[in-house]
Amino acid sequence: MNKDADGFYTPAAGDPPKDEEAPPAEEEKSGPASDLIKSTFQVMVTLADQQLDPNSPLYSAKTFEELGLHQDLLKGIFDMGFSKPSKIQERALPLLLANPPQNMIGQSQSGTGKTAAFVLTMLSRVDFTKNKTQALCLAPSRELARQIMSVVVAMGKFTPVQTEYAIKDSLPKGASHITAHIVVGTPGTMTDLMRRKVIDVSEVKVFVLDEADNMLDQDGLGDQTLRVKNMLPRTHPVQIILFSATFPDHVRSFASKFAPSANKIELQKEELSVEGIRQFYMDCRNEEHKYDILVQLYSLLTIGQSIIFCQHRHTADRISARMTAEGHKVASLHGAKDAGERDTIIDNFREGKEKVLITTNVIARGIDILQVNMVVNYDLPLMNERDAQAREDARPDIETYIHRIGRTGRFGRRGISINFVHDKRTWLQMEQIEKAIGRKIIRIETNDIDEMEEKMKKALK
Ligand SMILES: Nc1ncnc2c1ncn2[C@@H]1O[C@H](COP(=O)(O)OP(=O)(O)OP(=O)(O)O)[C@@H](O)[C@H]1O
Repeated sequence: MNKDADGFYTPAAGDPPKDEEAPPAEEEKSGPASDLIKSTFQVMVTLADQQLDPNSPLYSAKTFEELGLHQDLLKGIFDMGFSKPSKIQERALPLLLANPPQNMIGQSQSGTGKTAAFVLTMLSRVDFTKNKTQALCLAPSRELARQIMSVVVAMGKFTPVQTEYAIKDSLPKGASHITAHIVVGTPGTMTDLMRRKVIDVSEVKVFVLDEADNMLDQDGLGDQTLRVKNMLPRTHPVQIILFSATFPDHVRSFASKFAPSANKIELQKEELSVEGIRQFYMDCRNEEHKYDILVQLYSLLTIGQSIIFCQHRHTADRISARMTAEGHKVASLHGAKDAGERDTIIDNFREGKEKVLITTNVIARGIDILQVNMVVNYDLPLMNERDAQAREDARPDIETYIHRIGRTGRFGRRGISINFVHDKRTWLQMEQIEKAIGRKIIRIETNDIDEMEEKMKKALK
């Protein structure tokens, strides 16, 4: 990219990677199943047993019926409105459900249906006649754990499944013993409950990590996740399932050790972000101008629903307080709020009672709210959050960027993401993001609201 005469940055010829340059991968392009299930991204399947052909129809399921699931589970799936498997489900489910169980490391773009794949696996492996915990699932945030649980409950609606949370403040005081078949939680609370023997893991058969790269990252939740794994029974094999939209190189080898001999489904690097998300940037003059622009965007933000990502909790609080004082209706959510408050805020947003949510990376991953059609990176995501902002050389956090914008454009829908840049440093960070993800980030004028509106409405059509 170059800076033009007006001081704005524009792509230089041949500079950023182009969508169409994505090299063909091993697998076929899938045909459209419906307007929404039109996934043209490609995945590469590697079977743990290398003598088998991953492209054999044996390892692909075009319908839920052919998976050999119990009728009660099929009823649950159809009751949720799913008529046929999405691409990742089509490839992952036959491998996940096969016997003897095999580990899985599965990657697929945001919003493509990974949750249903692992939830169905947990539900189909539970023996409902035993009142014992048989499947554990970990996620990086309470919001995501609650959402996963809602899928377990919906999909298991016609089964006798019993569930329990392992998230902060979720258990009744004094609860000493969990007998639920499936426990979903965050690693800290799960470790605590396992240590105190509130959860008896002796019959656990399936262990799922959603957002697995984040859960295994040593800079993140890696230690706690490992602790949970080390407490699992060694008397019988436990199927380990890792899913994420991203698996950066530095966690890939650890993931392979964590889930040994796993079948693998991988995305091409160039296809990490969903095509339906149109990515824009706005060149702001300074921090204060970012706020002004956000306020000017308000009417656009409320056409559907939007999520505004900030780097710090205090920024989220500050701009939400300021916007509220100026008469705009916004909510803010971050990890410093207490558990009950967090639940209310996300539930209100999910129900559409709030249209604009100002937040931090706490909900960058996994949250699935179909009405969200706009994501704003008020601050770009940076590596080593705490001290990065001050540093000139702070690197953008590509994975977090992919997850953040993936809160829109769910399951084939259209969405918009807008990055605010306000100086050379942030612009260079955005350029690095653009290069890494191989998709164009298009500039929108900050001084022409009409043009801005027109461009955005067009992108959503
Ligand atoms: N087979 C299907 N048919 C119809 N809708 C589906 C199907 N599978 C999943 N969905 C819907 O697609 C949406 C996205 O699914 P999900 O949240 O599992 O995505 P994900 O791949 O886990 O995304 P992320 O990487 O952001 O966590 C959900 O609303 C889900 O109900």
